[in-house]
Amino acid sequence: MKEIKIIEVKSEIGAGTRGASLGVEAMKIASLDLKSDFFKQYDSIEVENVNEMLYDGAEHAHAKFIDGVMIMEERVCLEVYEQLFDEFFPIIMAGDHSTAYGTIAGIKKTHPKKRLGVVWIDAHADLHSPYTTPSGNMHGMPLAMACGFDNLECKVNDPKGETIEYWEQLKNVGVAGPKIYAEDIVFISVRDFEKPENYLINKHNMSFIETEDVKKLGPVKIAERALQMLDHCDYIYISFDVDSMDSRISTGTGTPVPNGLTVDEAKVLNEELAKSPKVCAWEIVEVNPTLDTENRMAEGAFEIMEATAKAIMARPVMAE
Ligand SMILES: NC(=[NH2+])NCCC[C@H](N)C(=O)O
Ligand SMILES: [Mn+2]
Repeated sequence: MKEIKIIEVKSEIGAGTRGASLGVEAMKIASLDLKSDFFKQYDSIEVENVNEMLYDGAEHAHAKFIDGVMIMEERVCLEVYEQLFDEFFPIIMAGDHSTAYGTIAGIKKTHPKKRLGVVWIDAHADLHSPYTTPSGNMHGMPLAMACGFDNLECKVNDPKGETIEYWEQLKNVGVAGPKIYAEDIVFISVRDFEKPENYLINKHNMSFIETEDVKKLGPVKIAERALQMLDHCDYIYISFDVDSMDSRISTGTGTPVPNGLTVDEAKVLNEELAKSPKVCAWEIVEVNPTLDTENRMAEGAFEIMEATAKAIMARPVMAE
């Protein structure tokens, strides 16, 4: 059994809508309302954020607050690295999804020679670069950073030199160059992407599991299938964006999309995935209580996190 360490990352500069930095606290309130001792059970540590940059307005049109995102990726990378080094299992509670790249970089820094697989449970593919982003929001870019994709073939923007300098630096956080292969990503419930992302998905023949498949086969079978797809990987990271859940449920998130998972499907899916001893870190992102009613999103998210943590604690230790 490995001890869990909670890493709190209350950063929201990568999102276009304000409020995702409050998601962590909203989930703590949910734990109290649901009478859980989760936050007493596990220690947590907070990564300092740079949200005050928001007061200055965005300078980089095609990569908003990329200078701040750079700082956050470095910080998250180091914290994840340290916790893994100390043999903890990190559960990362983050704000916007951009910092998931810091987590990936931290895992890669810990195991530079190992092959890292990613299960990306999300409504979005988050594969944009400053050259292709429709919004300039950096929470749409973490997987492009991790794969080292510029996607110039689909270039629609002309980012300025300083933006490109930061983008180049970003790709080298933790260890130099790409952290993962596109073929080592399994997308689950991704259903809202732009053309440039589609291009990459087809070019690299990336793995997809649709919401419909989850409903048809059930989350247990789907988890099994996803793990099988990553059988050749040494470690697996799970990134759970709450907008993977249906927009009727995910009322408290910045970019809701219809045709998503239910809380129950997401819960069982994450639990089953987390049972694999290869899974070395789990992350939950994009809870935004300012958009919500009666903290429903955070309550659903908390339930999923608690069930996943239980599954992690119950599993046998992986032989190194
Ligand atoms: N992690 C997220 N919620 N990402 C949403 C990204 C939405 C859109 N593809 C964009 O780049 O602006
Ligand atoms: Mn996302």
